[in-house]
Amino acid sequence: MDICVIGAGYVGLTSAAVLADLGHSVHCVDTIDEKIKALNSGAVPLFEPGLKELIQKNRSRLTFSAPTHEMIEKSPVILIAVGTPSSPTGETDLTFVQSVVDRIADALTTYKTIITKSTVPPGTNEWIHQTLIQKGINPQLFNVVSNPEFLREGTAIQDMIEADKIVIGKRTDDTRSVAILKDIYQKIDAPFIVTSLSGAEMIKYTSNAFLATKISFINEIARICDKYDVAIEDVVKGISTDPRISPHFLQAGIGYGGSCFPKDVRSLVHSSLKKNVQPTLLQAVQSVNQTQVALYLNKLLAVSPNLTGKTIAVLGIAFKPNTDDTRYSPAVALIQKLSEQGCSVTAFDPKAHLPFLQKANVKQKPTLEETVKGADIVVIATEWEEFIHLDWLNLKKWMKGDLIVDARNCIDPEHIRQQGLRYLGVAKS
Ligand SMILES: NC(=O)c1ccc[n+]([C@@H]2O[C@H](COP(=O)([O-])OP(=O)(O)OC[C@H]3O[C@@H](n4cnc5c(N)ncnc54)[C@H](O)[C@@H]3O)[C@@H](O)[C@H]2O)c1
Ligand SMILES: O=c1ccn([C@@H]2O[C@H](COP(=O)(O)OP(=O)(O)O[C@H]3O[C@H](CO)[C@@H](O)[C@H](O)[C@H]3O)[C@@H](O)[C@H]2O)c(=O)[nH]1
Repeated sequence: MDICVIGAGYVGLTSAAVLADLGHSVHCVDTIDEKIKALNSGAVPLFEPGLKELIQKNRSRLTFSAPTHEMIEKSPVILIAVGTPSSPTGETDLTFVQSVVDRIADALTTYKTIITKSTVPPGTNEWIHQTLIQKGINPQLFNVVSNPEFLREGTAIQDMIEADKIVIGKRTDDTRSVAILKDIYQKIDAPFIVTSLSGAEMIKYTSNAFLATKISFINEIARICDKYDVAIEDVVKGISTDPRISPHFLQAGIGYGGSCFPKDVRSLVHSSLKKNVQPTLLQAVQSVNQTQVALYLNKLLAVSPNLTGKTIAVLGIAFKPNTDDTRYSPAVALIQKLSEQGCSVTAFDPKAHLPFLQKANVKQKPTLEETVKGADIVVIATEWEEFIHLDWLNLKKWMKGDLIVDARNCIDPEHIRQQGLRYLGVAKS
C-alpha cells in the first residue's frame, strides 16, 4: 500500500521505517529541509536504537521529501505524525495538525484514509472531519481514523512491531477504515481495539496518565520511606509480585520527563477542566513530579549546605537512557537548578546535548573523565547502562571529593561505600 507519513520525528520516522519493513511503499515528508537533506544523505537526524539500520534496510520502499501536493494526492493513506506540544495554558497546541489538514484539503481529489497517530485531545479527530467538510470536501472522499501510538523512545521499533494492541477510533458511519488498517498492520500480531474517535483519543491519554500516576505514586512513597529509613526497592519488590500491581513503572527517582508524560497529563487536566471536572488526582500527580528535582537538591543541600564554588559533575542529560531527547528532561532541570546555586556544573551524556546555550558555569564535556575530573560531587541524573556499571575506583581517582548522588535509584549504595565513596539517595538504606 502507498502511505504518506507526515512528520519525520520520533514517531513519523519509526512509523515510516516499520511500515516500509512490513512491505508498504512509504513517502515520509517534513517541513524542515535539513531533516530531509540528512535523511536523503543516509543520516538519521535523531538517535533511536536500530532506526538507522531499519531505514537503510528498507530504502527501496522509502522516500523522504518536503510535503508536496503530489505526494499527498497520490497516497491513498495519509498518516499524521506531527508534534502536538503544550501551549502555556496546558492546552494542546494543534497548529501543526491544523496546517496538515489545510494541506490535505488542498490535495484531496481521490479517496483517502487519514490516520492520526499524533496524540490529540478528545474531539480533535471529529474536528478534523468537520474541518474538511467545511472546506468543501465531499465526505465520501475520506475517512478520519484515530490510531494513537504507544511506542517508547529507546525501544520504539520493538514497541511498534511487538505492539500489545492496535487502537482504532472511527466514526460510526465509517465502514471502510477498519479493513484498511487491518491490511496495513496485517503482519503485526496484536489485538485490534476498535472504538469511537474520542474513545481512541482517551485511551492514549489514559494510558500515559496512568503510567505517570504510578511514577508519582512511588515517588511519594519513597519520600515517606526516606523518613523511616526504608529502602524503596524493598517495598517495590514486596508489592510487585501481586499481579494487580505489577513491577513496571515503579522506579523512583527525579521524576518523569520526556515529550509525552508532562504534556499529556497537562492536556488531560485541561480537557477535564474544560468540562468542569476537577482532575484532583491528575493535579496531585503533577505536583509530586514538579517537586522531585527540588527534593534531590534539598537532600544534597542538607549534606553540603554551601554549593558555591563547588564543582558538580552531572552524568546524564537525556530524559531517559537510550535516547538523545532532552524535552522536559529532569536531568536538564537539575543542571539548571544546580547552576543557580553558584557552583560549576560539568555534564556528560553518551548521546544527548544540553539544550540551552551553555552558561559560564555550565559546560558539557565530551568524555566521562573530563566531566568528573576535579569534581566535588557526582550526580547520576539519567540511568544509562554505562553509568550503572561505572569503574568507581577510577572515578574516585578523578574526583576531588567523594560524594555520589543517585538521582535515579540505579546504583547499589553498599558497593559505592566499599569503594571509599559516600552515597546519597532518597529511600536507599
Ligand atoms: N516521541 C514519542 O515517544 C511519542 C510516542 C507516542 C506518541 N507520540 C506523539 O506523536 C506525535 C509526534 O511526536 P514526535 O516526538 O515524533 O514529534 P517530533 O517533534 O519529534 O516530530 C514532529 C515532526 O513533524 C514535523 N512537522 C510539523 N509540521 C509539519 C507539517 N505541516 N508537515 C510536515 N511535517 C511537519 C516537524 O518538523 C517534526 O520533524 C506527538 O503528538 C506525540 O505526542 C510521541
Ligand atoms: O518507573 C519509571 C518509568 C519511567 N520513569 C520516567 O518516566 C519518563 C517516561 O519514560 P518512558 O515511558 O519509558 O518513555 P517515553 O518514551 O516518554 O514513553 C511514554 O510516552 C510515549 C508517548 O506518548 C508513550 O507512547 C509510551 O507508551 C510511554 O511509555 C522518563 O523520564 C523516565 O525516566 C520513571 O521515572 N520511573
